[in-house]
Amino acid sequence: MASASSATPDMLPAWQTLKHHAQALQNVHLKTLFGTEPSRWESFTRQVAGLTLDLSKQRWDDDTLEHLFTLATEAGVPSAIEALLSGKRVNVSENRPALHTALRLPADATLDVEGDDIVAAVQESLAQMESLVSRLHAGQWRGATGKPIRDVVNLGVGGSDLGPLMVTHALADFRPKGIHPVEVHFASTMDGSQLADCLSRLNPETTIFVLSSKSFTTIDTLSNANTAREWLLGRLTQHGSTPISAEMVVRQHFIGVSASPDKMTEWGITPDHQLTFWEWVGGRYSLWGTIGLPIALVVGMDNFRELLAGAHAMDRHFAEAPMEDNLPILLGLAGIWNVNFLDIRAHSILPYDGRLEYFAAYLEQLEMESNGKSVTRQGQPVNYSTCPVLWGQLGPNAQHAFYQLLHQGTQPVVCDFIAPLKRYDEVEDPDTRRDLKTQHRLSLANCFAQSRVLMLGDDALEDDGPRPEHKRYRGNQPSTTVLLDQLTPFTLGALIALYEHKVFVQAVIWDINPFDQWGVELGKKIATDTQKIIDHQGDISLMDASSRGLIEAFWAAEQE
Ligand SMILES: O=P(O)(O)OC[C@H]1O[C@](O)(CO)[C@@H](O)[C@@H]1O
Repeated sequence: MASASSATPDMLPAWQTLKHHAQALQNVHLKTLFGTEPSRWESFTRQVAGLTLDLSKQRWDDDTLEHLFTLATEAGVPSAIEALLSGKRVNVSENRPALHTALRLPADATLDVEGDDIVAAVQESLAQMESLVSRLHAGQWRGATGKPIRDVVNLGVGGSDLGPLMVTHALADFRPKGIHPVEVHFASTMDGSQLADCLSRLNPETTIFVLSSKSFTTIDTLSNANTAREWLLGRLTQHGSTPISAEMVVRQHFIGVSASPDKMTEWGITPDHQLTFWEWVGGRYSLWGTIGLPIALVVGMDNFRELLAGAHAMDRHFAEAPMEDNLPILLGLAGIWNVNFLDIRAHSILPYDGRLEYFAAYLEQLEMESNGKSVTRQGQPVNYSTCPVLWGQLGPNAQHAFYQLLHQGTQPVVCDFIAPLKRYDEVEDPDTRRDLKTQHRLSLANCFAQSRVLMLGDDALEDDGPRPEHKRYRGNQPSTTVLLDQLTPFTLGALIALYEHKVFVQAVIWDINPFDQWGVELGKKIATDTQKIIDHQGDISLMDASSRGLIEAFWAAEQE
């Protein structure tokens, strides 16, 4: 990003050094590295904000790291971090800052961006969110028929869904006690099936919808919103003998969260039920502000602020720690090493904690929508690889699904294992606590065993006697392990921020803009054109044979 010259990253001296260094290391098995460097745990493990990052099972050595630090310096990582955190216009294609870190600054901080102190505005938006949360938690928010609200359905997609969905599941244990119970649900898909499921179970009198959309133009969310509005109007305006106006129903049953207040008003959301944020918060980076409303509804504002505090602790570490100790930089460099020098272009995210069920889905957007790019910030095509294919699943379940490929497939894959060290201390019943703690130990044993087998292969066995080829394991698959002291709002905030900044570090080195997503636009436009043809308002003969066949199959099904 900030390379001093116009050199592309692959022309930087350190890139060339790393290429030669990789050739030397290419045929060195991970087990050999562990054999020759017994202190790899001490050398390659760092801790901050309740997280331990173990990079010792990467296929690298001390020299690799030195060369990678030089690459980071040559690519301008330190000045790029400063530019990001101080609110420079790092999102070059959209000419604006990317200031998600400002959403988690403490209330007494100041950040002057182009003449405005944005911390005060951020705090005000959080206060507005808190006031809506308090009303709902006090049972004071009543629907159009006067009953207190019990269910809140978040209608959003991408960053307006995945972050809140992931965090509410991860932190469900942190529900505050003694409040009016409010259940939070999520519906994102444009086909309406998730919404249909909610509608079939919920009572319209006690349900409100949160329309979460930064742009407030996303058809997926707006089509769900229209269906929800019709569902409410059909059931509430003819309630009993008292007529209730449509305006009243929409007023009492919808909250909007968007960077576009005008569009919320146009849709019918009353201004005092609107929460806003700013264009300089990217969708996939937006859970820290008002898009986090569902999170605050589930865990309460105090825990929401703890989430922000954990992320802020990681921001400070990112800004202040030297490269050698800087977790996001180290994690980012591990990715660069794997993709660009070891040619490993698949990356699996494997949490060993059922509460992190949606973490991989969340990271898929964060990493691939940010860094799935092939032009530089100056608009030149790149001639090196950028973001790997990233996917994942809860580790224990993935063991029974795709670990076969990790252990014996032909594809090199790097894995991130994520697990909490402490679990279940809060369970009151001693017998259940004992049994669940046993399960936690089982889970950790599996987590640690898998990274060990991926590293050592057959050598993980003490007695490695003769075996047929189909029972052999070559090992040498690198992995990272992230341990959380325990999963809390604070450590989760730090974990998410760790990955956000890792993505940024990689974008800087690849010289790409991680804050736009033009790659998704053409599909939206062609979908609009295609819908016209499906609706018999366009010329199907202009379509290719496959698309024509698919549309005609749909028309035939409609006639049956
Ligand atoms: O919040 P919005 O504007 O509805 O956008 C939802 C998602 O759609 C995208 O713009 C991609 O189409 C994502 O970047 C974003 O998180």
